[in-house]
Amino acid sequence: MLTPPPLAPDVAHGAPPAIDVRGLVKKYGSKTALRGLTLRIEAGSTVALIGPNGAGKSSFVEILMGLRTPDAGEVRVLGHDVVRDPRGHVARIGVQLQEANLFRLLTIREYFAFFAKLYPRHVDLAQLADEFALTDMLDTRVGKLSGGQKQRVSLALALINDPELVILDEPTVGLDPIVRREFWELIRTQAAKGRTVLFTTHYMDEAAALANQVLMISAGRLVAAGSAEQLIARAPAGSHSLDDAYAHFARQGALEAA
Ligand SMILES: Nc1ncnc2c1ncn2[C@@H]1O[C@H](COP(=O)(O)OP(=O)(O)OP(=O)(O)O)[C@@H](O)[C@H]1O
Repeated sequence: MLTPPPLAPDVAHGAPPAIDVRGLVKKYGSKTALRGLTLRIEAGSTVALIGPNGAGKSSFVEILMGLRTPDAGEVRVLGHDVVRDPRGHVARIGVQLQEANLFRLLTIREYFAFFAKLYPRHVDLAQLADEFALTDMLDTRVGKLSGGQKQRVSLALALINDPELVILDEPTVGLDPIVRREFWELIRTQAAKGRTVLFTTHYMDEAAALANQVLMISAGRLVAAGSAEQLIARAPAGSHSLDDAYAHFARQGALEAA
C-alpha cells in the first residue's frame, strides 16, 4: 500500500478543525439522505470520503459548499457557521465538481480570467498554468482537451482563489491509470502546501494512497473513521485491504440502517 503524507504541522499544534459537523440531517421529501451525521476534519489533513452509491456523500459535500440547506444539525467550515450563512465562506474554499462539466467553447485562458474575477483575490494565473502544465495550451478550447487535461483545468480553477480547504468530488473518474497517478501528485502537492483536502472516491487505492483520514458513510451515517490501516485493523480477521474493510463496514451500515 502506498503511504499517505503525514498530517501537516497545524494539526499537531491543535488548530481549530477545518470541518466540524454535528447531528446533520438532510431529507428529500420522505427520503432521509443524512441521519444525524457527526464528524470532524482537522485543518491540514487529506480526507477521503467513501461509501456506497446513495450513502449521502454528495448531499454532505453540497451542504459544506453552501449549495444545500440541511434540515437539522450544526455545520462549521473553517470556523464559519454554514447553516446561518451558507455563502460567507465560499471565497476561502475551492471546489472541483464531478467530471468537470466545463463549457467546451471557452479557452483555458478565458476560464482562468472568468474565475479569477469571481473572487476578491486570486493567485498568479501564469504560475497556476505552469503548476498544472497548462501553459502551452492556454489558448486551446476546453472541448479539445483530453479527460486528464480537463481534470487538470478543473483542479486549477478550484485553486484560483488560493483556498484553505479544497473539496473534490470524484476527481479521477474516467482517467487512465497513469493519468490518475499524475493527478494524485497534484493533489499531494496541494496537501503539502498546508491546504485541507476533502475528496470523495469509489477507488479504495486512491483513498489509501492519498488520505491520512478515511471517513466512511453508509445510509446517511458515519460508520467508520480513521487511517486506512486503522480501518483495515478494525475489520474482521482476513481483511487485508481497504476494499475488504469497505465491504465489511458497508454490510454493517446496511444492517444497522435496516
Ligand atoms: N435532489 C434530490 N431529490 C431526491 N432525492 C435525492 C436528491 N439528491 C439525492 N437524493 C437521494 O439522497 C440519497 C443520498 O444521495 P447522495 O447523492 O447524497 O449520495 P452519494 O453517496 O453521493 O451517492 P453516489 O456515490 O452515487 O454519488 C440517495 O438515496 C439519493 O437518491
